[in-house]
Amino acid sequence: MKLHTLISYLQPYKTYSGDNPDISSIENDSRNIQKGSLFICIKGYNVDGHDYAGLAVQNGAAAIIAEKDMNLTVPVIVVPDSKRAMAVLADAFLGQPSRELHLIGITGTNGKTTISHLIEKIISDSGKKTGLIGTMYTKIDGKEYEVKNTTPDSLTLQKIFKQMVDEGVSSTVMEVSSHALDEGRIHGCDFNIAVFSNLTQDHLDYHKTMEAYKNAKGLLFSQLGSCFSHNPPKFAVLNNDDEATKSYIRATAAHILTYGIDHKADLQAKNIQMTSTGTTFELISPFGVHTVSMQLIGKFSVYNVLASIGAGIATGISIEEIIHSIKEVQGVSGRFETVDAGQDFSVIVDYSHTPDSLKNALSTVKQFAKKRVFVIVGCGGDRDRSKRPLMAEIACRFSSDPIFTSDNPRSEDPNQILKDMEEGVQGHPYKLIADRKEAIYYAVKAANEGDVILIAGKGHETYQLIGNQIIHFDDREVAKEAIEGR
Ligand SMILES: CC(=O)N[C@H]1[C@@H](OP(=O)(O)OP(=O)(O)OC[C@H]2O[C@@H](n3ccc(=O)[nH]c3=O)[C@H](O)[C@@H]2O)O[C@H](CO)[C@@H](O)[C@@H]1O[C@H](C)C(=O)N[C@@H](C)C(=O)N[C@H](CCC(=O)O)C(=O)O
Ligand SMILES: Nc1ncnc2c1ncn2[C@@H]1O[C@H](COP(=O)(O)OP(=O)(O)OP(=O)(O)O)[C@@H](O)[C@H]1O
Ligand SMILES: N[C@H](CCC[C@H](N)C(=O)O)C(=O)O
Ligand SMILES: [Mg+2]
Repeated sequence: MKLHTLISYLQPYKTYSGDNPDISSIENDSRNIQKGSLFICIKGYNVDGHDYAGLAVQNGAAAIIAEKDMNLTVPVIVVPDSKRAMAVLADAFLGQPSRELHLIGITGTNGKTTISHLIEKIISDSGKKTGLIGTMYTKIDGKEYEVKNTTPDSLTLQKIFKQMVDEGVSSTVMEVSSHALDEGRIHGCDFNIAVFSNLTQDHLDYHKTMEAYKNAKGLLFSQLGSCFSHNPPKFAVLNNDDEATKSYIRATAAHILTYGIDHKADLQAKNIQMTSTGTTFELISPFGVHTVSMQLIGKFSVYNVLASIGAGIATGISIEEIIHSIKEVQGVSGRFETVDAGQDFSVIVDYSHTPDSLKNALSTVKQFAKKRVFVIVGCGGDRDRSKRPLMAEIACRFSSDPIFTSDNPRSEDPNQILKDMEEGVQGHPYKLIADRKEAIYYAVKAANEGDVILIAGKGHETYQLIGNQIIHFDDREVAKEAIEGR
């Protein structure tokens, strides 16, 4: 595509008299430049992409998009916001690939990864080739690719969509983080369905207030369509038991499908029966009353299943097919995953790293624990500090044996993170073991028949981030070794 054609998507009212080179690719990293690339300078949290513009030209860039003018040998197009320009240009350059996909976005504090996997299963069982974008990986027709973010930057995202389209994917399910919404990473995504799980405290380091956090998530619903679209229909699938839903209903012009347990909703779960291996409930919906059986446990899992049933219905899949798919789901890696090495106590690895998810996970464990409940929990460094005392308090309130340890300390001092956690504890005994491996070994040694150990916070993660180092660490592996060495 010619430069002038490409930038006409940004500023259609302007004409350009300068050079008009052929653009071979769009890049925001000087290290990925090929001959003829358009380099977009992004001001990052660590470095400023504008400082790499000269290098990008040396490497073959044919033009530059920047927030300030620079004296370079190739055309420099100045824009007010280069992140926004990147979203517009990536979408245009790659032929608006998200329009070729049936695109479902999921936002909310907890449950996005789980719900996206449930929806992917429902859609792929209906015979479609699927794609998935989220915290654990990008998956294209079953093949997994490594990721850095839950929701990638707009350029990476559009490239993934293009690859999906090229490989014959027709339906894509993606997690949409509040950071992504706030930064405009999803500008240019043509969503068909937007799903909301819940809103509880997290990421206040970034959003500062719960109101700002709620509004960031609301962008997914306001961007879903400002005109009523019936063909194809656009749907907002919303949790009626969460207060924030009221404002998302006001924000969207899409069709609304609500779900809930405690409040009346289009899809409501009643008579929830739980055992330690599964859950059954009655689903009341416009299609009648159906029994839903699943291998997942916890009230929060019922919400996740209801959200995915909503997305399935909005996609046009029959309720019977959806219920059949749900029954087969065995769970998502690192979410309430049991570690079984023949021991006579239970070990569960879970990704609960927010106050609400920790409370949910521990209340679920308590329902089935016959004796003591150990919880091994830490809090991530360079993340919301105000959740630390809250998580510690919840660990003490909902377990008999809380053990505070390190999660991913990142650039912070692990002992300071533990001190922040301790602020939340009043009178309840707890143990401090900063080394995560030691903490797991301690609990495994102390546990007796019928006890439960919940290892919270890192779920599927196979690393620990300490300072600048990435160390291999997998809670499931460590727990297994500890049990085998007992
Ligand atoms: C704080 C944050 O959001 N950082 C994101 C950001 O990185 P950054 O700002 O540090 O980038 P940078 O290193 O300063 O580089 C700036 C620019 O210079 C360019 N550059 C850099 C070096 C060079 O040699 N040449 C060059 O051109 C870079 O390509 C970039 O365009 O841009 C990167 C590329 O898009 C992201 O991967 C990265 O996410 C990091 C990994 C991160 O941890 N983000 C978290 C806060 C986040 O976004 N989380 C959410 C929510 C998670 C959830 O709750 O599920 C998410 O969606 O992941
Ligand atoms: N609907 C829910 N409500 C509350 N807690 C939940 C819910 N679903 C899952 N959880 C808890 O939250 C943890 C994380 O779940 P999941 O990975 O699905 O969420 P996520 O929103 O993708 O998280 P992240 O923002 O880190 O990507 C789970 O391990 C579980 O403890
Ligand atoms: N997506 C979340 C994951 C947190 C996982 C937890 N293990 C931590 O490192 O805090 C984040 O980046 O805030
Ligand atoms: Mg996730």
